[in-house]
Amino acid sequence: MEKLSGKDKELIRGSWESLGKNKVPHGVIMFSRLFELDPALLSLFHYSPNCGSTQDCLSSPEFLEHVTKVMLVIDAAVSHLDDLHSLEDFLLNLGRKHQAVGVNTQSFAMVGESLLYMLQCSLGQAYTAPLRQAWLNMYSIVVAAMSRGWAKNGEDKAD
Ligand code: HEM
Repeated sequence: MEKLSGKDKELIRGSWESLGKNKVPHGVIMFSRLFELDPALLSLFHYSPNCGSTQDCLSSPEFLEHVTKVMLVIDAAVSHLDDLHSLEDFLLNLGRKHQAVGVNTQSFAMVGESLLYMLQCSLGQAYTAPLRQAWLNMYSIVVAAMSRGWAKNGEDKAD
């Protein structure tokens, strides 16, 4: 597992301090962006036929629950910046679960883009190139572990 620089950690912690206190609204900005980039992802949530528009979906309790889960994973990563490897088993398993529900690994990258979009909207002037890169570095570590679990699940099924 890759490591983050001291500067990366400082930038991530500093910016998450306020965002992390308001996870759900920030998560909703992220997922609104994600479904704008790839509306087909909406159908992977088995509860999506129950809602009319994307915005209706995003305000439904089931979606808000997933948004909350995603934000808690990000929160866990920010809390473990010094030992991200301790999340390895959890992230492998999470990747496996997403393989099972039909999410592909390219979509994880799209969540990353949406995360950066949310940071840009929320942080304004504080969204600098080094901060963007720091978040990208952390998110890439998380996604790399999820993708390993995703691939492992695919292999197990092919056996
Ligand atoms: C690429 C877009 C994604 C889609 C379409 C997606 C879809 C899903 C679906 C359908 C489930 C199962 C139903 C549910 O719990 O709502 C799920 C569970 C979950 N997702 Fe995602 N997901 C995505 C990305 C992510 C990312 C990037 C994270 C974290 C960084 C994440 C974290 C979780 C967690 C923690 C669960 C619960 C797993 C469990 O039951 O133990 N998801 N996701």
